[in-house]
Amino acid sequence: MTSYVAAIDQGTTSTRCMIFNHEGRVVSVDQREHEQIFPKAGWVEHNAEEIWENTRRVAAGALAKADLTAKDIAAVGITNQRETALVWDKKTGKPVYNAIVWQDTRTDKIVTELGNLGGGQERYRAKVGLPLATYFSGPKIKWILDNVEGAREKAEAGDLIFGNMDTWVLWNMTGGADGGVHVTDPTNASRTMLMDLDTLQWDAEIAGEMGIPLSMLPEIRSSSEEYGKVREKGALAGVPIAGILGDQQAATFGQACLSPGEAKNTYGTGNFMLLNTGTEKVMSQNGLLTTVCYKIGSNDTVYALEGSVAVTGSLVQWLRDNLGLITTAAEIEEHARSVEDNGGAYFVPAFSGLFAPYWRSDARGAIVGLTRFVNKGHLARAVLEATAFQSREVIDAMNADSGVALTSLKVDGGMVVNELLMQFQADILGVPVIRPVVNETTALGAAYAAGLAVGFWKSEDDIRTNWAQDKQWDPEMDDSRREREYRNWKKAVTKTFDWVSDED
Ligand SMILES: Nc1ncnc2c1ncn2[C@@H]1O[C@H](COP(=O)(O)OP(=O)(O)O)[C@@H](O)[C@H]1O
Ligand SMILES: O=P(O)(O)OC[C@H](O)CO
Repeated sequence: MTSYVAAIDQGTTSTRCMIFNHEGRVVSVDQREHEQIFPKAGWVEHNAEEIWENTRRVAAGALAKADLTAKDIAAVGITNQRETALVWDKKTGKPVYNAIVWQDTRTDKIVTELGNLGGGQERYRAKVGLPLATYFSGPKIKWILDNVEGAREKAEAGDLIFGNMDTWVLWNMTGGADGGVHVTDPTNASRTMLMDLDTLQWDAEIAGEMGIPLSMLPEIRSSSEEYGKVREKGALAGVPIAGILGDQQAATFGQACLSPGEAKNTYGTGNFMLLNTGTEKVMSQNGLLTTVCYKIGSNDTVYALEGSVAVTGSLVQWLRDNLGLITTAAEIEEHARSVEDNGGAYFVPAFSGLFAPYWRSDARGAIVGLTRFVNKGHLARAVLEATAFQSREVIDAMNADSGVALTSLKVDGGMVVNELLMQFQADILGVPVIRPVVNETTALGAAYAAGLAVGFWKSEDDIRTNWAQDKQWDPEMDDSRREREYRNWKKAVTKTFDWVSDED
């Protein structure tokens, strides 16, 4: 009897395997962190072989913890940190370079040069829904081909292939150099800058401008269908791999945001708010991205507007790892509670420039409003408030683009255990914030995509039925304070602009 569905969640900081039952509740989880490699200022890399090893271990670990075998699992879904780009040799399975992570800014020059061909930052937006920015995969692939010795020749000879982490994990799980399937889904492909949002096919013209051979790119299939079976050696041997969703789209699916106008905000390494816009592709005028939300089998493509914020939870990690001001992420709440407010301090974490709604790669982080009054507690608050202010900016942009005024916000991700942050978020938005019972919505969304493909769940109604609320925070702040705080934040943001110039 196959009573469960598994999901591999290959995230920015860790890889997890989670097993879910038919009610969408977590039965088992195993997780391993991987190294964050920072070779230079602004560069962020992952060792893809370490990630593949962790994937194997967590798949075996999650089964063992629940005392299950592959025979108990109906299907497996894959979800992943998006944009992170890897190029590997399809004969040996060896990456030619570390994976270049979505936060990495080394492609700054490439991006400027492409914009100079005409149209600037907006050059490709009409086709791909994205501004030209270091965030996306295409320029990262170009950097690898331009900078790794011999890579371009090998790529042109058809020996090298590209994938985001979904494709890398899928290719290896289905046999690697020995018959691995080279496939991705439209949610991941829509983050490369190389996929046409209407046709869901690679765009030869853009790939040509970036010097990327089309033969390197994976086949784009739907987000929910069987791509292949797990190789014989795997802990999940023989189980169909039947769902792929980029992690933020997976969280949207797992949060049951299945109708136009429904949105969720995920608080992880960064923050990502997605608004389901149905089969309509809304082109942003306010610094948001247009992206594929999901495509279930042969159903119509569902699109989303997305507000991506690069640094939120990773600012808490920075406080812990780089400054040693806290020893665990959870400790930040204690410090923040030791004071009544931020003491006038605002922390704008523009570590990777600023993403939505600004898209300023020339920005760098700043703490402003400092006086001798400010102590550790105020800084802890400023760190948490930065997450909430950045989310408010994204929601304002969404309202302006879509005309949808949210009446509440569904939240999930590692930071939503922080009650002070959730209350402040409700305060600064002026609408209730709602956390579901299953906070692991990313893995759950991928499990749903896989389970729907094999008939484990019958329809999207099962997803709606399984969703349940855990806790709600209602706004308590008065309007004048809310708007004063937000004005101060906006002013603080302007202090980070124009920091990096071409000469740097
Ligand atoms: N109690 C907490 N308060 C604030 N931030 C937290 C807390 N616990 C975890 N975090 C932050 O949440 C992030 C991890 O969330 P997660 O959703 O697992 O991330 P990802 O999927 O991006 O790897 C980390 O950046 C961490 O700093
Ligand atoms: O791994 P996460 O949860 O930080 O998500 C990363 C995003 O997919 C980047 O776009």
